[in-house]
Amino acid sequence: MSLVATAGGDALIVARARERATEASRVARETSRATDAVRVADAGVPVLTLQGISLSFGGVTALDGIDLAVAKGEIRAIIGPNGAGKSSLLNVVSGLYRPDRGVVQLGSERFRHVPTARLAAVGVARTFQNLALFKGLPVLDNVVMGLVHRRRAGFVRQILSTPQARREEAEARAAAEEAITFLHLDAVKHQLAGGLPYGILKRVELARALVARPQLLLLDEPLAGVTLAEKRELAAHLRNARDAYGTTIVLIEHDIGVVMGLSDRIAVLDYGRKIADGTPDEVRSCQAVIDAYLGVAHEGETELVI
Ligand SMILES: Nc1ncnc2c1ncn2[C@@H]1O[C@H](COP(=O)(O)OP(=O)(O)OP(=O)(O)O)[C@@H](O)[C@H]1O
Repeated sequence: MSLVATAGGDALIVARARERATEASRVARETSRATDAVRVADAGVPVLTLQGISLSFGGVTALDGIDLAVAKGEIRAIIGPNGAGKSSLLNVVSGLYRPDRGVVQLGSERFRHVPTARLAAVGVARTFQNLALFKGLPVLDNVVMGLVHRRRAGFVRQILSTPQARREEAEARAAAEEAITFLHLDAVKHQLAGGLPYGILKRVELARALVARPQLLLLDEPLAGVTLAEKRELAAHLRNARDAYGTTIVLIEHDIGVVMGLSDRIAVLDYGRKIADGTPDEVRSCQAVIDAYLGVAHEGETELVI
């Protein structure tokens, strides 16, 4: 069976997503005061659509005609051997790279080049492979940083502490506290990020990405460098975020064992092309995927027999 995405396949994704979107919307409505931040997308429109995305660096083809449709509330992993194009794809979606060809559609907005400055405004948050936290700031302040783009009171008003600035500050702190509690970080919220173990920092980064309740969360190796127990814990937090807030998640991950358990669907890249796109079971038994991974499996992933 070919797992390469087809129009019919994408229709199936959307149909499944409709059910999930309805459920996610219901949960989101009941879940929190921040419900207003959960944008209930038109269930018929995927949260993210890529059409014919191609990107080259000199003579190297990083991405070659990638199509992808990610439905609301879906957890979609992007996997593939080293150099397959995973980070390039995430960088195109978040606007760090401009594709040579193709269109990125976020909700109903179509872009040739996603404007990074408007990323938060179009409901997208992302994390990076290497933590991008302020080590000299407490956890709470780091999480508040995830809402910087929302602040309307300018620098001067913040310095003068006008009523608007104070109100925004209080709202940001309340939202950050909520994200911190959601990710079980209350015990460390006043500690400096610099002194905390890596596994906890991964959770802090996730809290900062989630605090604005993005519609689409892009995660670059969210489980890398942590213990197996922490991976399971982080994976559970990701699932909870999806269930509670209806957040759609696209993640790059090398640990295929965790990916298989966490993702609704998995897209597989190899040499810049999408060679498979299906459920974990479909991908696991796809010959093209097995071939792509043969001989290039990452160390420590021996349990991940595809
Ligand atoms: N900024 C860049 N300049 C030049 N070449 C690049 C750049 N970014 C990516 N590439 C090349 O594009 C190809 C895809 O790289 P990319 O980092 O997207 O793959 P990847 O699947 O994320 O790999 P890894 O799993 O090792 O992180 C590689 O051949 C890489 O060398």
